[in-house]
Amino acid sequence: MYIVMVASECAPVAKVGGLGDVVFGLSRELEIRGNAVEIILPKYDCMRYDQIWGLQVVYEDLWVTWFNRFIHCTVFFGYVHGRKCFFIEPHSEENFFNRGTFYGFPDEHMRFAFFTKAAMEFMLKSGKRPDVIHSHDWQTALVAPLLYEIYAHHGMANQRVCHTIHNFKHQGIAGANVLWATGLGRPEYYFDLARMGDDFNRTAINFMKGAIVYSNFITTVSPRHAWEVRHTEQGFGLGHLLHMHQAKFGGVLNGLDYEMWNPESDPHLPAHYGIATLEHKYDDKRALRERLWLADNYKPIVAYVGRLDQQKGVHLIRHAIYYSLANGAQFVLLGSSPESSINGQFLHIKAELNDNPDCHLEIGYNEELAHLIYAGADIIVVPSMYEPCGLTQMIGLRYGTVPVVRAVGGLADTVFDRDFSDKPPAERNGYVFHQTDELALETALGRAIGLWQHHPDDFRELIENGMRCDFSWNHPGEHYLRIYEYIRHR
Ligand SMILES: Nc1ncnc2c1ncn2[C@@H]1O[C@H](COP(=O)(O)OP(=O)(O)O[C@H]2O[C@H](CO)[C@@H](O)[C@H](O)[C@H]2O)[C@@H](O)[C@H]1O
Repeated sequence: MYIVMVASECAPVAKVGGLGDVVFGLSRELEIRGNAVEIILPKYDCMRYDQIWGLQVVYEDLWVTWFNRFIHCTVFFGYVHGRKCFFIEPHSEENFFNRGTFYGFPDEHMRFAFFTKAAMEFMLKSGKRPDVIHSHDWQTALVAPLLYEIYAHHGMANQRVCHTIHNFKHQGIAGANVLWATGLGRPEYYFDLARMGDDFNRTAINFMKGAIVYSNFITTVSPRHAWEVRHTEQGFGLGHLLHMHQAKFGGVLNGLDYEMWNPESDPHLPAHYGIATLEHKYDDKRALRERLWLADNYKPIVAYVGRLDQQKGVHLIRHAIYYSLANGAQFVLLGSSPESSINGQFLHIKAELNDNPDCHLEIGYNEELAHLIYAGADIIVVPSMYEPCGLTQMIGLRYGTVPVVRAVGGLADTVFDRDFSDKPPAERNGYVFHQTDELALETALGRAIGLWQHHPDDFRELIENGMRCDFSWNHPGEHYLRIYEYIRHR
């Protein structure tokens, strides 16, 4: 099968969070299974160009209609760790992708509507006719509406769309100008609630709604979250629409790229280890302590790695820091937020704990350090308010770092409490809590720290249970191929 991914991120070249990991990992798995996969991305100025091999111009003159003019684009091609990637570079005064960061601009809808339109135009003009186009999140949610309303009438009638929603909170709410810009036009038609009209703002269209209505199949990234978005407020207003379209909606648990995330060969680690050589994990723990100037004492390291967003349970992350320090553990945090108030909060805590030899907060984004933390830490906390899938707990499991998670979304599908679970003991791999208050977090984190301190052999067994889990792309890859086959023949 021939699949084209249209996305705003792909690890490690353009990654802000889990979306980038999924686009890379799924593409790799599909290729291993004998499919042809290509990825279309914006050509951001802030990409990791050192992660692209053989970058060259492959399509000089792509003209994309935008309002009532044309924007000239150049298309580049390069390999990202073996994946075939096309990068679209527009030349216009809007300067869509040369802004130093990936996201966070007032004209965000225009930037990604333009990218999506350009990706469709590129496929049309360069003769690409994939069996399936796979789009991701609100940024490329207009693929399906553009395909069925415009491009199907210009020679792309046989293409099918699978759309994956990684985060329901950000839906892409915009005014009629997006319709005029992309050539869709006809606001009275698209503002219809059965098409793209936003249910809560009658003067806006909703990109994600467009993807749900027009795509041949929609997935979210875990079975539990697929249920939550239809039955709880986690659908952020789209629950009813998903009910209406539930015949073509499902949850597919994300995988983890087991080549990129492998403690036995990870190039970012000073010491490599596996389940049989776990003692080398402690060399990485030592290296992590050295790198972050932490005391080398007999304490477990509790870690948090991730975006600092309300979604991630900011108040519980903060509490986990103080609770760990007060209960005989060290704490390491790596994260950042686009919101200055959240960053400020953590910078404040960092200043307050500056002289504490058991704590280090790193406010920023650092891929290499993230790998060392997953390997060097003993426990990883993921106290999310909602979590469509979550990759950090899966990385933790792979690296022998015991996850302590809140029972939501993919966290509930992947982590099973050591003491309270209906799973057999050998399948229990971490600690789980349910409520959103500090005490709830303490009940789980306290047990994890306690086991490390008082029952090291049992703690090691828990680590090994986690390392034996298979959260690779193997099963999800097969699942996505079944979905592609299904929509291809309809
Ligand atoms: N400061 C930092 N430095 C280095 N690395 C950092 C970092 N902050 C985050 N990362 C990395 O980014 C990834 C985060 O992935 P997650 O899936 O946990 O969260 P995210 O909310 O971004 O993804 C959304 O999409 C994914 C993919 O579908 C879903 O799993 C998830 O639930 C959903 O919220 C991990 O690889 C992590 O190591």
